[in-house]
Amino acid sequence: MKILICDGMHSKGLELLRAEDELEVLAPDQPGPEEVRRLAADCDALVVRSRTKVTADLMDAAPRLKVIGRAGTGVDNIDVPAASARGILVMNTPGANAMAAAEHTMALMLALARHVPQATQSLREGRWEKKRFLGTELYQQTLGIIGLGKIGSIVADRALGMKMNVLVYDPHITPETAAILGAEWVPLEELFKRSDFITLHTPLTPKTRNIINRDALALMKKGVRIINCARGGLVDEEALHEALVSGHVAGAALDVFAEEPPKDNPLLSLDNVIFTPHLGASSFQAQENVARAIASQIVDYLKRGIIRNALNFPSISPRDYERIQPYLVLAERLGHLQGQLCSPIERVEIEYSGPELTELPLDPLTQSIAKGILDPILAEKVNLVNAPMLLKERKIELVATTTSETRGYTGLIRVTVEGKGQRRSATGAVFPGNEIRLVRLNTYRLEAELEGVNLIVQNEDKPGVIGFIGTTLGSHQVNIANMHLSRTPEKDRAIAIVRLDDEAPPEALEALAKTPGILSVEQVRL
Ligand SMILES: NC(=O)C1=CN([C@@H]2O[C@H](COP(=O)(O)OP(=O)(O)OC[C@H]3O[C@@H](n4cnc5c(N)ncnc54)[C@H](O)[C@@H]3O)[C@@H](O)[C@H]2O)C=CC1
Ligand SMILES: O=C(O)C(=O)COP(=O)(O)O
Repeated sequence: MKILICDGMHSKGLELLRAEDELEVLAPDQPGPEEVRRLAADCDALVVRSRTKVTADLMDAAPRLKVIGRAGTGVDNIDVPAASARGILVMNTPGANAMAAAEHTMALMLALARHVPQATQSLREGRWEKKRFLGTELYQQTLGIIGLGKIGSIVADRALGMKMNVLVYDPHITPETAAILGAEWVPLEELFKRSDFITLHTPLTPKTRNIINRDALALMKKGVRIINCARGGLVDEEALHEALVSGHVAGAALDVFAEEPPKDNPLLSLDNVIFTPHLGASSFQAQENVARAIASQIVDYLKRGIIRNALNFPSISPRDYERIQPYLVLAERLGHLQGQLCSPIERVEIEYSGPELTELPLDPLTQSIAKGILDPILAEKVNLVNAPMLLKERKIELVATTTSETRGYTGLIRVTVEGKGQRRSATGAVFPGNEIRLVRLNTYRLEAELEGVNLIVQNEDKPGVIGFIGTTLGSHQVNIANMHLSRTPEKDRAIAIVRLDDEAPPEALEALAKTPGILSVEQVRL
């Protein structure tokens, strides 16, 4: 497998990747978009920071791509929906650079308050301008934090340490959580009105784009100072420029820009703005952290299928991974069985029961079932990442529920499919030793292996049918590996699940189907 490092990587991360025999690591120096496209053509994984834009077009040029790793936090440079549609996993390293970004925010706030960059420049040019650079203290000033996640929380803590009053706005955080940190949760408008300093710490999403716009600026106190160490697109740069020129905003400290590197950006020529070139995550420690984290996450995924910190797939902790693994296989096989037995499928009902399953994350299992159902139907590549989206596209409704009933099993998955008036259900369990078994098919109780090629034959429960199945298959040179039998409680119908060494030819299936007493013959490959 090949991995392309697009935006450089700390040596500790490279060492981890290079230690893997099966991995070839390509780490060109600052490749341009064309070189990335060319090198990505036969790569299984990409690692990026904020410089490389991972578009749908780039993904199409890399048909083997399985995973995109963001050595950092923000993924706004990656087209995540396009990756999901192509079954490509996108993962980042949450928190691994939070300390660096939070400390950089504090550095920018202090430098802004005391004009450190402008004073440095003035002195360098031979002037001694004490009056010009009269600054403001942070002590007892009000800081408004928008976004109280990993970085925002560290900034709040440091600001409180400097005895600032801290207001926060974050729609996903409760006032109680903010209060535990020592901050006051306020609505966004109130934060704009009351803050002396405002700092941004949200991801860039359609909801947060231009969260600081003309209207927001108009609500702010005259003399407010703004720090943006999150994403350029959070601020309407034109409106900010006007407010800085008019003096309504006293100053701004920007680490990030709508376009990076900024081209002809008029903010760059203002005296009351200070800048850094997207350095928030650029500490030795943060770069080592993100590099180690993304390298081990990618190796875990490519080599062992373990998924951590994915944006388009639920995480499975290493602790849960071993326990969930056989259920993932069971879930996919049940889906696969039903996808072959029922067509077209309009609705899927999944029921999870048993004490073991209630402790495990169920979303990955649901996604495995969706994959199993679609695999035999679709020609395109179906995997755990794109299966839910493909199911929706085909208007197949999916409902998953859990029940506390154990039915004597530690973990049981029932997949019921409906379509064109048919309703069929298949239930599977994991037995000791991670043995996967089909324990119920519609009303039949069984203990069949869910593996390989199987014939599912329903018949009237009369003597001689099973013998006939054996001789018919034998006469077509098809060997039977094993057979599981069951019958309805009324004893009128029976089912045989016949595991074959190879697929039975159509003539054999026809011969069986025509036989009086045989009600249906279906062949499935699991
Ligand atoms: N300048 C740099 O080098 C760096 C920049 N960043 C940026 O900082 C951002 C924050 O990073 P973390 O704190 O690690 O992420 P996080 O996910 O821990 O926190 C983000 C917070 O924003 C909140 N949020 C979401 N929508 C919101 C809205 N509409 N209004 C207010 N709050 C909202 C969330 O509830 C969450 O608490 C990243 O998304 C990234 O864009 C991150 C690292 C380095
Ligand atoms: O992690 C993030 O979100 C960052 O913005 C850091 O960006 P970088 O890796 O320094 O290009």
